[in-house]
Amino acid sequence: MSIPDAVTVRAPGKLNLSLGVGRRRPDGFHPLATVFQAVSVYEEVTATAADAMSLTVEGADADRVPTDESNLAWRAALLVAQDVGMEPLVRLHVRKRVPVAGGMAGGSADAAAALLACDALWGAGLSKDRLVELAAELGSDVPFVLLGHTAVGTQRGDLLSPALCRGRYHWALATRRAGLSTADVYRRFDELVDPGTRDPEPDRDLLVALRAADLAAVGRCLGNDLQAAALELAPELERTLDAATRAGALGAVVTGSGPTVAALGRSRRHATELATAMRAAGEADQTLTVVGPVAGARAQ
Ligand SMILES: C[C@@](CO)(OP(=O)(O)O)[C@H](O)COP(=O)(O)OP(=O)(O)OC[C@H]1O[C@@H](n2ccc(N)nc2=O)[C@H](O)[C@@H]1O
Ligand SMILES: Nc1ncnc2c1ncn2[C@@H]1O[C@H](COP(=O)(O)OP(=O)(O)O)[C@@H](O)[C@H]1O
Repeated sequence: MSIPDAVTVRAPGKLNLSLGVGRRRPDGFHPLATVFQAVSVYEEVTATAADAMSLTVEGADADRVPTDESNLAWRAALLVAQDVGMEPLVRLHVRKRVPVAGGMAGGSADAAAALLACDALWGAGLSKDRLVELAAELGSDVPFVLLGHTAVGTQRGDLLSPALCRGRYHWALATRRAGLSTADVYRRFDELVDPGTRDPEPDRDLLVALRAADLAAVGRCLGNDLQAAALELAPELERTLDAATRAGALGAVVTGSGPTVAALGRSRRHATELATAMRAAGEADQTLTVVGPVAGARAQ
């Protein structure tokens, strides 16, 4: 099999349709029960054979993304190189479309894409299971963006089981340029909420609604235990959520640690109307419409 000079991999952003959060563990992480859905806004990473390691970033928010070894894509390349005993001789180029620090796992998507791209570039042939293990080392959300579609995440969010999901879900997203730090939102959650000692459980009603393609029930089940903390840190998000509700959204929720707000439409057209209504509320820097579920990280 010939080894390519360059490989491009695309990986999707995600929404948390429900996010149950338990009490902080001694290792600093929180036990989760979340339903993830991958949606049609993508990061793209190109890995090219080179004499040394380097990374460039392109896109509207590129200035807010590190280009050194703290970049998750860079860390992913190092991890693959270490795993297969090679020098990390690769030039990475990241095309960003997912909002930075938006609760949509853009950095995780870059990591997942870089894992696959370097594996292919170096002809490493890592197994799917090994790639998932490396993904979990890079971050809690990375295994999901590798897998894509709709899935239940437990433990740190990294233990996944695919969820049966019928139907297409049209979402309007309202994004804010000023992101929220995931660690800050979890910290605020600890101060605000006493989740009790039992680990959270996946929302069964939501899983039934997804199986039945019951859009209205899915909308009613949207929820996020981090939302109160995110709203404390960014109170203006309430106006975006209200605007979506007034415009007839089947449901509206802050995704992950925010600040992106996701509103579920009855149709593609309705999602476009929801986006317009959320933009008119004046707090969002950008709105877009996406569809889910979509596949996980894939070579182009
Ligand atoms: C909140 C969620 C929901 O899907 O998504 P985002 O808003 O980041 O997209 C995730 O739990 C974020 O996952 P991810 O962004 O990969 O987090 P990591 O890099 O693993 O961890 C960053 C920090 O988040 C906190 N963290 C993360 C996961 C978890 N189960 N409990 C935590 O407390 C920890 O403070 C950790 O130091
Ligand atoms: N490849 C990357 N893309 C985006 N952010 C990155 C990347 N690598 C590291 N980061 C850092 O991670 C932080 C949050 O990442 P991101 O995945 O965009 O958001 P979220 O965790 O809210 O889903 C950013 O503020 C950035 O400093």
